[in-house]
Amino acid sequence: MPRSDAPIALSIGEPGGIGPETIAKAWDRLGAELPFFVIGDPTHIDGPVEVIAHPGEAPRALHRGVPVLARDFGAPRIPGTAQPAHAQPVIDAIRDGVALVMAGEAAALTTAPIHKKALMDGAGFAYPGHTEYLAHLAGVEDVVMMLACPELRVVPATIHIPLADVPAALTRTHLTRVIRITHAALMAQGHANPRIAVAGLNPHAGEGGAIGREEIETIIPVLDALRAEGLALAGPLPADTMFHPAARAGYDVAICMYHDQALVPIKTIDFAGGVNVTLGLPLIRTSPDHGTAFDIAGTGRADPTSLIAALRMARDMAQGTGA
Ligand SMILES: NC(=O)C1=CN([C@@H]2O[C@H](COP(=O)(O)OP(=O)(O)OC[C@H]3O[C@@H](n4cnc5c(N)ncnc54)[C@H](O)[C@@H]3O)[C@@H](O)[C@H]2O)C=CC1
Ligand SMILES: NCC(=O)COP(=O)(O)O
Repeated sequence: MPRSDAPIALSIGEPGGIGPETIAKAWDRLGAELPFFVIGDPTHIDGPVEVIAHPGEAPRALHRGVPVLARDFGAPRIPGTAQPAHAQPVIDAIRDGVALVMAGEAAALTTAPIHKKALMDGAGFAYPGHTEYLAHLAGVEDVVMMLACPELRVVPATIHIPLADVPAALTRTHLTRVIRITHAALMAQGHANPRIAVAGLNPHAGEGGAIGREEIETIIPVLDALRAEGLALAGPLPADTMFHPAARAGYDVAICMYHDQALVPIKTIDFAGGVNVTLGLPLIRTSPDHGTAFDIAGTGRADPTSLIAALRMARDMAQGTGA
């Protein structure tokens, strides 16, 4: 990806959530450090706003307020509630962000959190999250979700599917693709031969087949094949003992078999500083690790640290200094 100093595009996400508050706080704390602009309804932002006509105006505009490429969302924001009228504009803001990055007018896309069910109910959103929608927009088949903080990187090999569907989704082909995309992304970020730890699916990584056979039938054959190509892979490891500090020192990224196996450790270690980054796209996309937090929207208690980390990571990746 070419180095870019263009501003970061930030899709507003769910207006009823904490996105608008964290955006205003991020603008306040970042100052001129990091040019970004929001795609959304300017009336939804919890702070001073500067409506801009073009992303190139963002660096100057941010001295006066949050630069916003204005969209009319058709209804006021009610903190703690999703408005059906907002569903399609929320989706369109993500689409427009991708288009601006692909056109070179923005360096990267950072996405504020969406409320997935509100988009499904309000606009028939056909995707379980940004990750899959971005893959669709970019025309790629396989993308990988990675969450990163200074202490840990994790990848859930399966993402937003019911737990009961995980074993069937964990095919050799799928797991191989996830590991390959992760390996390539870390190489591109400057890791000469990234050390990849792979979790088992079952307790004790299956206990030699006594507590489940997915390790023997799927995970071990995949690891053996990729090791033969030179990838530095450890596993399958018992997931319960691979996240303490000494274990984490032994790898650069942990591939986990399902959503919570990956996200529980990172959100426990660093909920405020975690960043969600999509690997395998032809554009850079980052996001805070948290969701819409309807329970605290409008209270002034939203912590912008994760959004700030996501914006910084997007900027660093765009400038080729990794993540
Ligand atoms: N990238 C995205 O678009 C994401 C969207 N979501 C969506 O968000 C919605 C709500 O998800 P939940 O599981 O409830 O997770 P959540 O992250 O919205 O909230 C979980 C708990 O953490 C607190 N919290 C979250 N972010 C915070 C912040 N910045 N400062 C202070 N406290 C914070 C909330 O108040 C709540 O008690 C769902 O629709 C989910 O799909 C969840 C994660 C990421
Ligand atoms: N649990 C992570 C999450 O929900 C983020 O998903 P996505 O919207 O980034 O695909």
